[in-house]
Amino acid sequence: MAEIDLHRLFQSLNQHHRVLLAVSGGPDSTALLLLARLWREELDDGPDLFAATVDHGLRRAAREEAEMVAHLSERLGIPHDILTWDGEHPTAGIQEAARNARYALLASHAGSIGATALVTAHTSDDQAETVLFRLIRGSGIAGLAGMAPERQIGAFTLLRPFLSLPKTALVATCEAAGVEAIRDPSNFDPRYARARLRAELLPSLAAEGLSADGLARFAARMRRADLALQRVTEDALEQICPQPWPEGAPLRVDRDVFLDLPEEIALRVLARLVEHVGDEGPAELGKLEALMRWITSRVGQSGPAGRTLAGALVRLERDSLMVAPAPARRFPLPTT
Ligand SMILES: Nc1ncnc2c1ncn2[C@@H]1O[C@H](COP(=O)(O)OP(=O)(O)OP(=O)(O)O)[C@@H](O)[C@H]1O
Repeated sequence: MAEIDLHRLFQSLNQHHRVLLAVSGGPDSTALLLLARLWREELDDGPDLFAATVDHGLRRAAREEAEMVAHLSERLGIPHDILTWDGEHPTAGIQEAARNARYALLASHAGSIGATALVTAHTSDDQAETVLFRLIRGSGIAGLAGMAPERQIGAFTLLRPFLSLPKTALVATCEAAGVEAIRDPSNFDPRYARARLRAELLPSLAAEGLSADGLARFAARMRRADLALQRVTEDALEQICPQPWPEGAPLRVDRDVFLDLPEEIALRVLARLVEHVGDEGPAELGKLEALMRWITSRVGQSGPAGRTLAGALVRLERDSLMVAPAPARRFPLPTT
């Protein structure tokens, strides 16, 4: 515990007057509770700490575990609440549904207690799993950057101060404090892809020399590259299609300038235009790449051909690349 520099670790929390710690009762977030309290104790002035545990209603023991966190928080003098997920529990994709519900409950609770930051205890091991998971799913640079240490979500900031710390350091923190953390059996259930990664793939990679720590460092490098690429993309957009962009109207960029952009930047520019004009959120990277190949194949050809993606119609015109709202379906479904 002595090697952890608490001031450096928690400096991002200091920008806030009230922060909400997300504590499942597992070793990582129990250590978050212990270390944040230790850090706060040493400050004359710092944020007020609050904690919350979500009971997803998925395991019998969950309520009791949440109450154990409540007792520990009380001992530490940190106000704690148990938040219950009583919405519909789907049978497929339960882990993702539970995660979405958890963040929604925590965000709404943060709002109700006036906290502007939500703090989770994701570690470098979680980061390694996330990166591998995304690599398998075919992510690009932005996805391979893993979880951000700090992210703005609407009115509050999501902070992950432990992203460079290994789980072992946090387990050791709990042990040194004599606090027993909860072991969630779903973390070891081979029905879940993450559990299989943790149990099989990560140890095999470590045996070949790619440790979880190495993967987390890789994610940090990808984040650096992604931030640089984001900046270049913003500059390119500013140059070829200055904002504000009209709503519901076509956007046009100079065709030759667009085609002359480095491919990664052209893809990002295209992604932004499609997302703004379309109504289906961000387009998948693989589909954007296919659209880009189609655009370059259209150079030198004439005719009004266009392609649609994520609710946007894309057309290469004589002087411009046009991105417009996709025409409504020709045969709309009856509304009654
Ligand atoms: N039920 C929960 N209630 C509150 N916060 C949670 C809950 N589950 C997860 N979190 C937050 O999200 C982080 C990452 O979740 P994850 O599922 O990876 O961890 P965990 O297995 O619950 O165990 P740990 O507490 O050791 O991280 C946790 O560290 C914690 O900050």
